[in-house]
Order: sequence, then structure tokens, then C-alpha cells
Amino acid sequence: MYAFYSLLVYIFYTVFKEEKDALEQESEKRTASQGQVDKTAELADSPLLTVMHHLLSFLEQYSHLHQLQQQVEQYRAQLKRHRVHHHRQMKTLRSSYRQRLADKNSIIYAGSSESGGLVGVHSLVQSLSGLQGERSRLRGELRLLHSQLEEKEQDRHSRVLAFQQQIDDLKGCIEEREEELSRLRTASGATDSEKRVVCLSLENDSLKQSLSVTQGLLQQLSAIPSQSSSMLIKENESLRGRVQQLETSLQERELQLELDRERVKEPVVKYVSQTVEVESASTLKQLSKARQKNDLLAEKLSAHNQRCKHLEEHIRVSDEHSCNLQHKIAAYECEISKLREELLKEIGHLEEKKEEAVKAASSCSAEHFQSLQEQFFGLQKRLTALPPALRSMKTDYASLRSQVRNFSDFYGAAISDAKKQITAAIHEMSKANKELLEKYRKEVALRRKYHEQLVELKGNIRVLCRVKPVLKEDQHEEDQSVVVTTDPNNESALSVMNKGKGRTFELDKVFHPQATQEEVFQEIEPLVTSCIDGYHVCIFAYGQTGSGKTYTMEGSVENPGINQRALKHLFNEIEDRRDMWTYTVNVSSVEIYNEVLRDLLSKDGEKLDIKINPDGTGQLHVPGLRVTEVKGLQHIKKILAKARRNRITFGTQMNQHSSRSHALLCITVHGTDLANGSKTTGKLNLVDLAGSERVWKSGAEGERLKEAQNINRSLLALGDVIQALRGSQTHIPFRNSRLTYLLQDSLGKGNKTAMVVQVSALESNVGETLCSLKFAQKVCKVELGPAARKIESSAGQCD
Ligand SMILES: Nc1ncnc2c1ncn2[C@@H]1O[C@H](COP(=O)(O)OP(=O)(O)OP(=O)(O)O)[C@@H](O)[C@H]1O
Repeated sequence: MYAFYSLLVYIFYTVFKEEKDALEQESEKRTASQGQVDKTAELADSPLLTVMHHLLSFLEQYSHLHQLQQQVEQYRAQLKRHRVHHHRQMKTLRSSYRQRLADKNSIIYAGSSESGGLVGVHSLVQSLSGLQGERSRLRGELRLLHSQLEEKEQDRHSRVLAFQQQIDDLKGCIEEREEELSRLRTASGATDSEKRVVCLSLENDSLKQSLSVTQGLLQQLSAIPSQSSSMLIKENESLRGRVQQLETSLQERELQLELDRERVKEPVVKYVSQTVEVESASTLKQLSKARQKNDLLAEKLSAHNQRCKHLEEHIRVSDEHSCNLQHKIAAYECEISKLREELLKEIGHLEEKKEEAVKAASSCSAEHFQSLQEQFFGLQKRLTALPPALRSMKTDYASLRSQVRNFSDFYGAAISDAKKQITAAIHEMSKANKELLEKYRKEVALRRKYHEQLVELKGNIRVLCRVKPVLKEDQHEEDQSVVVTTDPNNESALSVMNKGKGRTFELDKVFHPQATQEEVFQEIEPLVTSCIDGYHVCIFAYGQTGSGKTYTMEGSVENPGINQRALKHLFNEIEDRRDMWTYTVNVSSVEIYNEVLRDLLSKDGEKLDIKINPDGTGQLHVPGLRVTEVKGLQHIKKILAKARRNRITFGTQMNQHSSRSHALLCITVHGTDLANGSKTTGKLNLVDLAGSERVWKSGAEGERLKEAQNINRSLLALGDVIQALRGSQTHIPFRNSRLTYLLQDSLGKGNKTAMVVQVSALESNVGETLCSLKFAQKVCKVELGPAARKIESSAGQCD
């Protein structure tokens, strides 16, 4: 069994050793070839290899231990053989003694019964001498045995010492391993290898324990032979003493036998027999003593036998222990075989991986090779195609070189030709351009003429009417009927139903309720354009409160009104005329509330006054009014928003509603003709009038009444001006109100005016609607005469 284990361990040892050596050699080779630590070197340092390394060292220790165990076994077997030999010798000695004793006894008894007398004594003497010879031989044998025992004792002692030394070395080795294991445990974390190392250390501990048990057993075993040898020596000595005693007892017996024989003889010998009787009693005594001694010897023999049994029992226990040890070894071997299997599996797994990697690499390299081959063939093809292309390129290059040599001459000639052609073309172009410009000027003048004619045809004072759509918030009372209707076939007519009677008004243009801001502006647009041409234009919205005046003039952010659209249109026109005219557009905004003028573009909204310009032109002038030059659409939006804000703010500060004031946006356009330097100054007044209400109807009192009266007064003054203009009176009462005074230079004769009359379609407002429409019809009848263009030639003359 031990041989099998040792063989197995040796096989493991050699296999692991070979693998380890192979890996190390490979690692060394790669390190030497690459000059750096590669994957194998990493593998050599991997926990698996460390565990293998420890396993190998452990196997080495185990093989060493096993050798020691074998030695112990051999020694045990030797001891057993010696013990058996001694036992046999003792047995033969005992049997020979017994035999001889029996022989002596039989001789003595036979001598006493058959031969009797001196013959028996003689034979006894003979047998005694034989026994003495036998005793001396036995003594010699005992001495020999003793010397052999001493030799074996010495040999055993020396072996035990050597064994002890080996055990000490082994202990040292195990301590070193333990230290290394603890170091490895701290170096590498809690991995599988560490667990294995812990298992191995545990097994090491158990082996150490079994080793210590074996040591104890050995000590016991070493003690056993020495005890047995000393006991044998003692036994020998006692046997010697007994032999001596037996010799003396035999001598006494012989004497007793002689005396017995003498007693059996004739009466002559009676005297002698008496003597013999005396001697026979002492002999009997001796005989009984001898028997007692014999019994003692038998007892000792049985004690010796018991001792032998005890020793056998001890040997059996040690055998059991060795059997246990064998079991442990078997378990350990089983563990080793498992580890081996795992290792083999791991190696197999690694082999598989390696094969896969090799396969992948080979397939990849094959693909790469194929692609390279394809590239190579492609390149070959291109190379074969290259020479003819190269030849043609060479010829091209040669021709180009010759061309380049001739190029400077060719280039000079071409440039001079081109110059001639360009100058001719420029000449022609400038000529054509001049003609075109002339035509264009004529066209523009014609357009302006036609435009003016158109405006004049339309009338220099134009009255438009816009009907406000019925909104939800306007229907304060239920079932309010619509009394104002427009005629889809007649854009100038408007009908109003009042108390069952219908009345039709004829105006320049009537916008139905769904008319858009754009549609309204399109009607106004020619007037706005004439402002650029140097005309003074006034556009104002008239109507009762809430009829949509502010909506038409200002509009909302998403849907702007006339103000923003007019400014935008001006800028578009200016952009179109950029090549011939330059323009500057200035804007100011004022509010007239209770006959007080306020600047809507200044922060504080200071009060202003209207004066005649001191330059002697007779033009009106508002000192302190903020005039802003407008740069573009975004600027326009900002200015209009500011004016709207300030109108609301001032209204709030004064606790007034903004609808109770007239808001004016004054746009002045200065133009310069780039061709002749003549200058034009156009004016565009866009007016959002305060609501025209009947004071009695509104029921206003106090401040509200004053406010309403002021509005009515100014509107009345406007009506008076219109009336005077209509009657072509020489005096036009412009100065009757701030509003008319301010509109003087754009409302009078030679100017262009447009009034947008805002009306509500609801029955509840029919009175106000009729009033507004009557006023509108009056305005319609005004004749302003041909409009006069405010143009100043470059010499300073006015047209
Ligand atoms: N054509 C229209 N389409 C849609 N809504 C309109 C129209 N006209 C006026 N509105 C709306 O009617 C309301 C009153 O209009 P707006 O303020 O313009 O009247 P107003 O005549 O200027 O009044 P006030 O004289 O009191 O200033 C506003 O909410 C306005 O948006």
C-alpha cells in the first residue's frame, strides 16, 4: 500500500515538476527574446503557479515524510521479527526445560521403582552431568542472545537519533512553509489560491499532529524493546538461578534415591537403612522445596506470557494508529487527485482557449492575406495601366511646356485685346446706362404725375369709413340689432337704419366689418408715398369712443395699424429710391389732452406750446418737442411702443383714460435728389382723435364734463376748419384749437388729407354713428384743390 502511495506521489511530483520547469523555461525564453515580462512570465507569477509551487514543495515534504514512515515501518517490522524470534527462543527454552525436567522426574521415578539403589543414583549422576553440559550450552546461547540484543539496541538507538534529526529538519521546513504561506496570504487577497493555501496549511497542521503522534509512538516503540530486553536479561538471570537451584535439588534427589534403594535391601543392611531413613526425610524436604520452586517458575512463566500478550496488544494499537494514518494519507491523496483534476481541467480550458485564439488569428490572417492579395492584384493592374497614361502625360507635359514658352506673348496679346473689348463694352454700357437712367427719370416723373393725378382724381381729401365688427364685449344688452350695413356691390355706400328709416351715405370708400388692417392701409398707401415726394399729408381717425380708432391707427403688436405700416412703407420706398435719392425720416409724437400738448417721446411728458418758426418760413414750430431720426423697422417699433406706453402712463398719472386725448404721430421726410441736389420735405400727420360723444348722453360731470367739452370743442374746431375749407373761405380758423393749429400745415389747401370714420354697427350707437357719418359727408364735400409739392431746388428756389 505504501509502495502504491509513494509511487502515486512520485508520479505527481514528477508531472508537476516537469510542467513547472517547462513553464519556467518558456517564461525565461520569452523574457530573453522580448526583453520584457510577457504573458507567460505573468502566468509564472500567477496564483495558480504559486499554488502549484507550494503543492510541489508540499509533495516533496510528503515524500520525505513517507520515506521516514517507511523507515519506521521497516524498523517496526524488524522489531516484530526480533520479538517473534525471542518469543520462539523463549518457547523452545521453556519446552526444553519442561522436557528435561519431565525426563529427570521420570528417570528418578523409574530409578526408584525399577532399578533401585546405586544403579539409579549412578544414572542420576550421569543425567546430572548431561544437564550440566546442557546448562553450559544454554548459557552460551544466552550470552550470544544478549550480545545480539545489545548490538540491536545500539543500532536502534542510532537510528532513533537519525530519525529524530530528520524530524527536526522536517519541522524547520514546515515552519518555513508556514511563514511563506502567511506572506503569500497577505500579498494576494482572498482568492481561490489563498483558500487552497489555507487548506494546505490546515493539512500541514494535521500532518504535524500526526507526526507528533508518530513521534510519541516511536518513543513508545523505542521504550518497548529496551524494557523487553531488560526483562529478558532479568528473566535469564532468574532462569540461571533456577537452573542452579534445580541442580542442587537434583543432587539432593539423587541422594534421596540412593537412600531409598538402601532401604529396600536385606536386614544386614538394616543399620544402613536407618541411616538412610534419616537422610530420606531431608531429601523429601528438599523435594518439596523443589516443587515449590517449580510452581513459582510456572507462575513467572504465566506472568511472562501475560506480558507478551500486553506487548501484542500494544502492537495492535500501534497498527490501528498506522492504519488511521494510512486513511489520512488516502484522503490527502484523494484531495491531491482532485486538485490534479482541477488543474488538468484548467489546463484543458486554457488549451481550448489557445486553440480558439490560434484559429481566430489564422482565419483573420487568411482574410488579411486575401485582402492584401486583392490589393496587390489591383496595384498590379494599375501598374500595367500606368505606362500608357504616363506616356500621354509626358506628351501633354511637352505640349504644355511649349505652350508655356509661348504663353507670355499670347498672354500680352490677349490682355490688350481684352482691354480694348472691355473699354468698348464700358463705353457702350455707360452710354446705355445714361439712356436707361434718363428713361427711368422720365418714368419716375411720369409715375409721380400719374400718381398725383390719381390722388387728385380720388380727391385730395379722402373720406373712408370702417365699420367695427360686433365683438362679444360690445353686446352689453341682449338682442342688440345691427343697423349699419355695407353694400358688397358698392364700395362707397353705407346704410344705417334708424327708427325704421334707412339712410344711405356715400363716401370715398367703405370698409365692411371683416376688412383687414392691410386692406385699410392699401387705401392709404398712395398718400403715404406722396409724403416721400414732398407733400404734406394728414390722416386722422374719427369716431365715437370704442369704435376702433386706436385699433385702426396703432393696431396691436401682432396686427399693426396705419402708423407702423406707413413707416414701414416709407422705408421700403426709400430703399427702392436709394440710387437716386437719399432720405432722412424724423418722428415726433404728441398728445393733446384738455387743450394741453405733451411730448409722448420724452420721459417726463412736459407740456409744450405751438409757435411760429422764427426762421420766417411761417411754418409751425413746437419748441422742446423731441424729434427722433428713425433708422429702421425695429427702431420704428421701439418708438411707437414708447409713445403708446407714455400715453397710458400720463393717462394713469392724471387719472384719465387715454381715449380722452388726441394722439399725433408726426413724420417728417427730408429727401435729396442725388442727380440734381434738389431737396423735398414731406410731412405725414397720423392722428388718433379722442372719442366724439355727446356730453348729455355720457352723463359726465366735473372733470369728465370738462374733458368731454374740450374734446367736443376741438372736434368742433376741426369741423369749422373743414367747413371753411369746404366753403373755400379766405380765413380758415386753424387757431381755434390746439388740434387744428397743429394740423394746420397738413390739413389746409394744397395738402392731402384722409379721414377714417370709425362707426359701430350696433343699434345702441346709431345716434353717434349718424353724427359721425354726417360729419364725414361734410368732409367729403371739401375741395382742397391740387396738392402742392414742397420741393426746393439746389439753388434754393421753392416750386
Ligand atoms: N376692426 C376691428 N377688429 C377687431 N377688433 C376691433 C376692431 N376695431 C376695434 N376693435 C376692438 O375694439 C376695442 C375698442 O377699440 P379702440 O380702442 O380702437 O377704440 P377707440 O375708438 O380708439 O376708443 P377710444 O376713443 O376710447 O380710444 C378694442 O379692444 C379693439 O381691439
